[in-house]
Amino acid sequence: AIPAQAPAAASSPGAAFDAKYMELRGTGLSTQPSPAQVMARLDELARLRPAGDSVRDLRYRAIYCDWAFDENPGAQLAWADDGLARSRAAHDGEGEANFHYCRAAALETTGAQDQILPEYEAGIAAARRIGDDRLLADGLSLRGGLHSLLGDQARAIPDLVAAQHLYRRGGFKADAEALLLDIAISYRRMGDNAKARDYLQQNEIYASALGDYDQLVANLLQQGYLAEDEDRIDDALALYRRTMVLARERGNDYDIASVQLAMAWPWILRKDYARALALVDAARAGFDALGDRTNDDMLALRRGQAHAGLGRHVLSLSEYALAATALERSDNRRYLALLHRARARSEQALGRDAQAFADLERYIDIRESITSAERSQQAQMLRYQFDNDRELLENERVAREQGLRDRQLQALLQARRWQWTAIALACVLLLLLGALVVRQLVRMRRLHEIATTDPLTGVANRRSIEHLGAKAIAGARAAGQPLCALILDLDHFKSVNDTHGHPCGDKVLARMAHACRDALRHFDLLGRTGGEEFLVLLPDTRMDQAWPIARRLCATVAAIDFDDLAHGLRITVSIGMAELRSADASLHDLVARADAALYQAKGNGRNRIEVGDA
Ligand SMILES: Nc1nc2c(ncn2[C@@H]2O[C@H](COP(=O)(O)OP(=O)(O)OP(=O)(O)O)[C@@H](O)[C@H]2O)c(=O)[nH]1
Repeated sequence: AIPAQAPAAASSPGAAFDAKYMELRGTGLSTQPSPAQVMARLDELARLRPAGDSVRDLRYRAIYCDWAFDENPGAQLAWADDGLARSRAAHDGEGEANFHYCRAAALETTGAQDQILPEYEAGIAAARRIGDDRLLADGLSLRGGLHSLLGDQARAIPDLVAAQHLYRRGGFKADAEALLLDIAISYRRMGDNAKARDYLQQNEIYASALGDYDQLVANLLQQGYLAEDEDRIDDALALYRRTMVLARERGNDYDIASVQLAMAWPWILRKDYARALALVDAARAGFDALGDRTNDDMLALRRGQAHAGLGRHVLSLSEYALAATALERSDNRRYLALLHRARARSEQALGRDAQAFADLERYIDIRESITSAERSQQAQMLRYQFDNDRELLENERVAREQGLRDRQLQALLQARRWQWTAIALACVLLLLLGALVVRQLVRMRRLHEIATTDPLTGVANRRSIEHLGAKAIAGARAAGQPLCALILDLDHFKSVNDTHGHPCGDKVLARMAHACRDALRHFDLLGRTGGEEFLVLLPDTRMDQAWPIARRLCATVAAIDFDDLAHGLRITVSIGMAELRSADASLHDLVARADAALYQAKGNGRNRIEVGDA
């Protein structure tokens, strides 16, 4: 199907057609100055049809149906029937609606009034079926126009207003604005002059801005009729003069004749009957030249009124007789009423009182029926407006409530977003804090390790082993358990340094400390107390139990392989042992005895164990 709006770029083969179609459906044809130019635009559209595109062909055929058969309703009807059959075969609702509307236009020209409404109804139904607002608006505006013409303004105005609303909503400004004129005419026909004036003024602004000649001429004539209805004779004349200038500029003979005819009435009201008669005669000549008979009734009525003004009542009556036949046929009751009143005056002037009386009676009857029809239509309209206003109020209320709900929801969502942001920030903060705490703990542990560990060997340093030793002694005392202390000292370590270098000595120390730690039990304590001197504390251990441990340590050290550092390098240790005594005041006393034993071991030849008992 054709998109509602013309595509921006002519990207697909149909895009150029669509753009042109939308243009012509808008004001593209109504603003063409001549039928030949209308046909030229239609030819352009025909050339843009993509080959084999049956839907776009139907669009072209529909617009052609509306515009190409000005003088030939028979051919138009046949064309519309053909289009309708094609649309049905293609299940194309848009085509169906279009061709129903076109059929109605043809029937209007042939004067088959009673068949028009069903065509509009069928078109409207098709448009509703496919949910096409613009087509629906087309149908409603056409049906509204017909109701208006038939005098049923209470039906006409809701249709026209609904159509205008749909056009506006769909962005079809030209169609919406053009409807202002139809709505104004409906209000004028219903006798609501204030509304009619309002709509006419709005439409005049639009039609002048657009330079839509037909619309502007129709508008100015309507404003003139309205001024007459309201006895604003000067205004009416001024409006007709403006219209005449436009019609002369355009060279539109039909419009010139129409304005001449319109101008006759204000001059009759001003009692310038000769001028009025001259205008009517000029108008009649104009219509005659065009072969137009549709204005014969009004021409005769105005001629009759002008003659009456000039005192030529017999002539008047013969004109009135002509007018009466035409007006009865067209059932134009407003003018029929005027005719009876005017005729009554001429008959009275000629002394035919009975006929004058009959005409006056008829005048009063028609006026009354017009007034009561206007009143009932206005009442219906008020009802319609009431319903409409109520619906509008209801819609506004719903929209307001919806707006409030939307705003509340937005606020809630915003609050949620803030909540989540706050939670996320708190999490980040907690994570940062956690990381800081962990870093601090690690740092503290490292500092503690640095403070308590000998960096070269990885075992407890002097300060730490002394602290642990004091605690172990306190523990042993509290539990009544034994405890032994061992002092290990590497033999001839100076010569290792001297022979293999200080770095080699460092490695020997480290390897030896590791080996000793591995040889001890998990609750034994080991620390480096000096250069090549280590202190071992054996909790819950008697001297007889300490012996095998000391021997194991000696053996372990002696068994360490240092070949990778220096070929054939072997190390031995001397150990001094002591057991805790109740008389020991502190670790110092215990260590002093072990130290003395070590001294003994060194003195006794090294690589041996001695027990301190002094
Ligand atoms: N490589 C290294 N050598 C150290 C370290 N601390 C002390 N020493 C050395 O250890 C040696 C100790 O020598 P001495 O006290 O004479 O004792 P020794 O040579 O082991 O002889 P005895 O203990 O009598 O068997 C000295 O040469 C110190 O320089 C250390 O951390 N690394």
